[in-house]
Amino acid sequence: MDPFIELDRVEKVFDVRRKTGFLKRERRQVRAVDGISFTVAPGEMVGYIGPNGAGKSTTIKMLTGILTPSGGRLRVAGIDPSRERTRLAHRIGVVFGQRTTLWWDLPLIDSYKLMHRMYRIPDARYRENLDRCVELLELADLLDVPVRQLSLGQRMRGDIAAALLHDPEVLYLDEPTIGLDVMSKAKVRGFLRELNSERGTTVLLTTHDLQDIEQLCSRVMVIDHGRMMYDGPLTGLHEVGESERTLVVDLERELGPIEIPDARVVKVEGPRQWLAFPASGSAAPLVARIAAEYPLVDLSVREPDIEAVIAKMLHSLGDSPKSPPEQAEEAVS
Ligand SMILES: Nc1ncnc2c1ncn2[C@@H]1O[C@H](COP(=O)(O)OP(=O)(O)OP(=O)(O)O)[C@@H](O)[C@H]1O
Repeated sequence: MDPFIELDRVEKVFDVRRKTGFLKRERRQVRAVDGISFTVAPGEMVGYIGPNGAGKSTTIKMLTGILTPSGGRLRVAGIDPSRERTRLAHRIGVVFGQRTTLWWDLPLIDSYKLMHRMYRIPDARYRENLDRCVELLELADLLDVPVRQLSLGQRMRGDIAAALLHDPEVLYLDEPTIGLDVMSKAKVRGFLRELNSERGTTVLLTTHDLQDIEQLCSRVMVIDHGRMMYDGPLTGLHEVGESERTLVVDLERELGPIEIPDARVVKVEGPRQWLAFPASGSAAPLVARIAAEYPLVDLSVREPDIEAVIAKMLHSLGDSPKSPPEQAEEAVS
């Protein structure tokens, strides 16, 4: 099957001018994306993560055609985004968690009506997509509410619906769960999973929330300083970085540190103990063992945060990307 998204040694260099004195300016180049190559197959759900300033948004902007690459080759659905931005717009959907594409002062439904016209969506398809989004994203009571009065979670669901009314084949999501409470996150993730499995929509997801990746993506790409550092499953990312999850165990009473294989006690506070174990492994056998050998009252698992996982991975890799050979090649300008 042909890839839906194709990047071959793509670069983006920004020219930045800075005032350094009266009539004096310094020119500097920022290499935001530095020779990135990857492909995404139709129907894949891929996480695209990295530290602040790594080049994630710049990549997404090139994929939508907002920015033109300085070098390399980029295609989405066989289209060169920066040359045929309007044609591509009918095939992609974009959600930026920190900004809205909805009209601030208008009721939600009016934004959808405007998009119906802008994208020239056939009436029957618009109706069907709108009904589906309203039902699955629980928007019925919000349609007549002006966007500025919606909560962050409500607005996000409204934005996701807006991005899907024209049936895009690929959805770019930039921080879709940022600032949402647990329930809203679950709703958004559930909806995205269903969209992907039922409609086969390709999803490229940028996030700082590891659980977004864990629950949605079978593959994750990590970039740093505009270069691809890792491309593979999330478990592999944990292995490279040797990241750890934490079991928080409440016992009936204060006891000495719990002793079980494959986990080590990192903190004890009265009857509560914290045990670290490899994030690439399963918590189930550890839980079973503790339950069998200790007077267990309660237990929870804490995930490492994504910044910690990425930092450990980048540290363990040094400067050498863990990726297929073509991704390790130097950028060609
Ligand atoms: N329009 C621009 N002009 C100059 N430099 C830019 C421009 N846009 C981005 N950059 C620079 O390019 C680099 C990559 O920025 P980008 O926004 O792509 O990172 P990011 O991975 O999305 O970061 P974050 O997680 O903080 O959103 C940064 O050094 C940024 O300052």
